[in-house]
Amino acid sequence: MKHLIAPSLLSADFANLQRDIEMVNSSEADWFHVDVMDGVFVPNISFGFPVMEAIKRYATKPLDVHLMIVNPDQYIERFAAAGASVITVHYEACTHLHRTIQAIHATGCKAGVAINPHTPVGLLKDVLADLDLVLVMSVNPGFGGQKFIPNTLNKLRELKAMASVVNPDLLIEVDGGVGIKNLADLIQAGASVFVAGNAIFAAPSPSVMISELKQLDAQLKSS
Ligand SMILES: O=C(CO)[C@H](O)[C@H](O)COP(=O)(O)O
Repeated sequence: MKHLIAPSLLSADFANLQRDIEMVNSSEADWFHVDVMDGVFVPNISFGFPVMEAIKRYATKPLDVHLMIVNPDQYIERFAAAGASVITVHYEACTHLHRTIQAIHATGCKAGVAINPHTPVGLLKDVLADLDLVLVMSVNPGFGGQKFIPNTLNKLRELKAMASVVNPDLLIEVDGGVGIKNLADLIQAGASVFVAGNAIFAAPSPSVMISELKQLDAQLKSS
């Protein structure tokens, strides 16, 4: 399966957002990761539709939109219209998760479900076949620059085993404290989409860091 690098714009310089988007456009990254936070589901507020539309004006790669919001059903069509390619909602924020997944697919977007560090992977069993992506949070959502939670590796292994039976093409995304030091472990545990914020945007050269992540991935695949 192809592995994807998704720089998280949460760690970009918002005063130079166009510059950072163009850096990602011309880098080896695969997707833009776009974190939407409402100050209710998570204790932080990031940005909403106007910023998302501005990102879409310049981005030449797919927008992977992670909704850290309550009542995501209310906004799915608007995020799709604003340019999302992947829409991921939180398991913990959805009362009728199967209906939400159908609503995302009805917009033509790929459908993802994210789980917080305390949420067992097994709770996704009955929707796994319907999903394009599962996002395993490796920090408590809300902020960039946090420390990776090691138990995430067990969760990734368990999810990979479950998916291999019912949905072998499932994209397994990991987000939080991801970087060059744990990439090999994450690949071995079964992850295929790697979200990185600080590891990329706080690096001396973000585009070089993206290349290093891609090169390490290629080396591990061929070894
Ligand atoms: O979803 C997020 C926070 O809720 C971010 O995408 C994530 O934390 C990335 O930041 P970093 O790589 O710096 O940990």
